[in-house]
Amino acid sequence: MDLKTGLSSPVIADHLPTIALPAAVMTFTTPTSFPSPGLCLNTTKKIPLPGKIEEVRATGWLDLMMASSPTRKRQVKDVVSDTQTGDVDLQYHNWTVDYPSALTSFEAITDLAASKRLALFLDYDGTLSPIVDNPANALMSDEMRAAVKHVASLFPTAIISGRSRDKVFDFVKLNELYYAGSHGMDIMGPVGKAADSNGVECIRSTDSQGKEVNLFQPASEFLPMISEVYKKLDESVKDIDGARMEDNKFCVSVHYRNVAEDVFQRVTAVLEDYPCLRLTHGRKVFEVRPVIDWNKGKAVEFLLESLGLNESDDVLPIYVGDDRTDEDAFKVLKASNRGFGILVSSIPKESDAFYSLRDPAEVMEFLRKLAAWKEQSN
Ligand SMILES: O=P(O)(O)OC[C@H]1O[C@H](O[C@H]2O[C@H](CO)[C@@H](O)[C@H](O)[C@H]2O)[C@H](O)[C@@H](O)[C@@H]1O
Repeated sequence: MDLKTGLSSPVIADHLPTIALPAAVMTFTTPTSFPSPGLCLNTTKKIPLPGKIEEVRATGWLDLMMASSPTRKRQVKDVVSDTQTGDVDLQYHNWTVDYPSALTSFEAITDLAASKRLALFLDYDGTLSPIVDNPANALMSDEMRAAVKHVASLFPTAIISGRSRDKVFDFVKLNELYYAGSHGMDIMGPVGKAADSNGVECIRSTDSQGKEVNLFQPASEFLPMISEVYKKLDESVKDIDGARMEDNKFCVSVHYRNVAEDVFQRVTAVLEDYPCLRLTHGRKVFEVRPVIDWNKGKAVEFLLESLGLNESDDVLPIYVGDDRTDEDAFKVLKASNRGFGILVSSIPKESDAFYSLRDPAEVMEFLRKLAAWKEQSN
């Protein structure tokens, strides 16, 4: 199947039921209006770095062409011919022609990063912790924590998650990072240039260490509505065996990973009364959130600006994520031609990311390599 053309959705996500959404809920696709006055960030678009990204793509392809040389191809064919596992591996291998592994292309990445200031953005679930049945058990390993801590001591690093900011901090437990929870709708960032964004002011606060920080919460006026809808959704799905609700502060997750029944219809029925809320779909999860023009991509721009990294051409932002919502961040980096996304996936998926990594174990390896490279080049 031609992955580039065979899909209407930008990413193959877990199966979404084909029931039509109520008109009110359908507003989620491209939100353009919302209750607060204008929330679109005024970011200065960067002049594309001529050819740089394409050079990396070319180098990535070169790596793969070498890996697919006749000898290598024969080996791959011999091994996979009779097994289904082999077919899956081959499909994955072919997919990495378009989305080269950030590990095999590591040299190309560091060649590009050598003259730049790198900024790292990391998703949490499925990126730093493996996907598990119970969201409460999505713990990060100590090894991963050490790897994240190490890179964060060398590059500005932020975690941007769909979880609430407090919850993701409880998992990660590192003070060296910046955190954006609720898909970027709750950012605790440095006291920097982004004191406000299109009419929404940052709140000056202090973190658990007593350090001054800026709190940016563009959906704060939706809090009462979100807690109301949480209660209604909870009530609505409570009899469904295995359905789980999660309060992510500015959004609500309805998990159906362990469910046989139709959770989707229950959720959309509740949302009919809430035209200011939209529904998105992640990995076996429906996410309910405010219809505001804000997402993980906007959060990346906001953090870059707060860090004073938005104005210079010598910054290389890298975003690592596994889910649909991470595509917004991949798109922002792709459109500005400044940095790139790395999609974490063990199956072929269409994406706006540039590179790929198979799973959180490969993410950890990549972070370790990045830290080792930086220390060696200092
Ligand atoms: O942006 P993220 O950090 O990736 O958060 C997105 C959602 O992640 C979590 O759900 C996913 O991971 C769970 C634990 O592995 C898994 O059980 C679930 O099926 C996945 O969808 C989190 O629980 C959600 O609230 C986030 O919205």
